[in-house]
Amino acid sequence: MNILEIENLTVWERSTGKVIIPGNSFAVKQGSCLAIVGESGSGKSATCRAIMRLNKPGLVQAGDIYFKGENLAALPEKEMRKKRGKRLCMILQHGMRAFDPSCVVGVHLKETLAEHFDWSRSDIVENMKHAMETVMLKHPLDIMNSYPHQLSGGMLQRVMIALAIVLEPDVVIADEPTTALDTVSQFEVVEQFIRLRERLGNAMIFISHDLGVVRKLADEVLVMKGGSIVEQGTSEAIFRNARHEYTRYLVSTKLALQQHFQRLMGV
Ligand SMILES: Nc1ncnc2c1ncn2[C@@H]1O[C@H](COP(=O)(O)OP(=O)(O)OP(=O)(O)O)[C@@H](O)[C@H]1O
Repeated sequence: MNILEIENLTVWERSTGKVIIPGNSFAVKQGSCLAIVGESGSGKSATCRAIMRLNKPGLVQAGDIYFKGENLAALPEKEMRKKRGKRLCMILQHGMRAFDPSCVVGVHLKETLAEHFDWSRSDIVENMKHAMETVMLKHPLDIMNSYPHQLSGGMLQRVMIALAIVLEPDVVIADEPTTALDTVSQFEVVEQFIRLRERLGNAMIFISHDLGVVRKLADEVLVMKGGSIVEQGTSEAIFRNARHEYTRYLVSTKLALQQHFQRLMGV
């Protein structure tokens, strides 16, 4: 069963009419992870933001976005706001941008949770504390009392994953959540995404340039180029037996980089 069905999604620039996404259709199965890959500027983020209806005002979108059969594209903004966070949760590339730099992290967490749950302040703190411990964040209360700039990128991403654990969304959309991190933090954050899926059994859309991460996480892969979908299939099929030349190019470039890295490391 599909939890998300995107039909004929079109995104264009308001001022020039330039088409960025030319009427794409795809689906995400309940409980599965769909990775979106493709070169920079291929429309991966615009697609995900369109699902959340969070593209900048300079971009216009059309098409249908069925979430559990309900068309998100037709909802008033007030209703859509209730879906964001609780039903569909987006984790961004730069953890820093998700938080208000002028407030301690706990303020954002409390505001987000108060929007979706009828919890007391202490319930919120207790639930967040427990979730933060789950993602291996030590001293959660200190973290909640820190400003975003006082925390590392990896810590902020783990705070976002902890928030997702508490919100229990049906779909997590992660837009290159590991790109801005160092290798060790990337590894830790990917591990936490794997655990998040095991824990919630939810669906995920995962955008990444790192095909190693994609191979580890994704059940299905969608390949984009110039706004269009050039290929989609199971992770196994894409990595072992890609049909499209562009997909083969992406996979072989990744393999070449991996071999180069292994040679450098003397593996
Ligand atoms: N607010 C905007 N106004 C105008 N054009 C935009 C806007 N946002 C994105 N675009 C354009 O849409 C196209 C797709 O951008 P998008 O950010 O979705 O690509 P991407 O595949 O996510 O790239 P990256 O991997 O670098 O994040 C690009 O040509 C980009 O310049």
